[in-house]
Amino acid sequence: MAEKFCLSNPNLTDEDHLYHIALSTSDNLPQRFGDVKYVCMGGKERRMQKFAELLYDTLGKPKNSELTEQPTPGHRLKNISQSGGRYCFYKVGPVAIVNHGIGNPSLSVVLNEMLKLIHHAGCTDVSFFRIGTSGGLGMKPGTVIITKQAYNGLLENCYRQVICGKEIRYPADTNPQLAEDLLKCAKDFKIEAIAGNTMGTNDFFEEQARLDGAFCEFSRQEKSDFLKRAHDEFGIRNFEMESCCFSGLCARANLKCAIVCTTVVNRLERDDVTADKSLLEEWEFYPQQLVAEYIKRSC
Ligand SMILES: O=P(O)(O)O[C@@H]1C[C@H](O)[C@@H](CO)O1
Ligand SMILES: O=c1cc[nH]c(=O)[nH]1
Repeated sequence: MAEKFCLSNPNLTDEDHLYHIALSTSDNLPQRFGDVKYVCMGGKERRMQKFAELLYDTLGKPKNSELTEQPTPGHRLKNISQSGGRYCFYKVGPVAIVNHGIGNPSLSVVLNEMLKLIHHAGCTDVSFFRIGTSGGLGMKPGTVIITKQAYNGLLENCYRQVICGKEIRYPADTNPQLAEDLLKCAKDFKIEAIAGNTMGTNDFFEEQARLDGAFCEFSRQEKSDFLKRAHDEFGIRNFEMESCCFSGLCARANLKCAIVCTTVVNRLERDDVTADKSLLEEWEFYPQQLVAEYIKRSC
């Protein structure tokens, strides 16, 4: 029998309040979530709601889903964490779908609570996926990057966390087999995708070498030197703001993870994101299609 996922924190007890996702250990977690095998996360609430609805159809309306009492077209699923007012959370068959907001701190809070949820629910064989957007480095916009290694803004392949005033570094790598399987789905779907390294920063503007933020005290030359170095020496193919925390905490919990991000701009050409809404929606849909297909094939 597969081993139940177990966090190693000795302070965890049978009574726990997952404050930001509005659940606690008195909410029948093993019955409601014990079958979860995939946790899918992404920044925007709307994206994750749409992804949950896509999965509901892709997986043939699985019975073990949580449905809303008053369905409307495109809104059949219940937002389990609505009363928390911070994150959305849907359950479709063996999949938990959650948004994480912008950046490592927002992600870290909900990721901690999702890890505790699968621990209390006694889940087995769980994989984590992040489906997001990113700024491409030398990539045609709309290309999907499947992250191999995550690098922080200092070009270090790690997640840095400050704990009790001390800095700790955790490795920030994803699972190679998941990445390979997702690339295969992309090939079958004729979606342009590559495996590459990702820089996950703590800022959208200056830390990603954008000249067009509210502030900028570096030159165009410094910007292009940094982008060239990231691309040529470190194999960075896209920028986003969560990959280090996501891969770092998943690895720390001994869980497999994948990061699948579409690109919405080529940062070697420009800083601002100018594509129109329908194109952005189309590009944003690619990671959803890939992960939905992967889940369908493997469950
Ligand atoms: O998953 P999303 O599209 O929310 O992630 C990227 C990284 C930042 O959170 C955000 C910046 O626009 O987009
Ligand atoms: O350039 C981009 C686009 C999306 N998200 C980022 O963090 N950077």
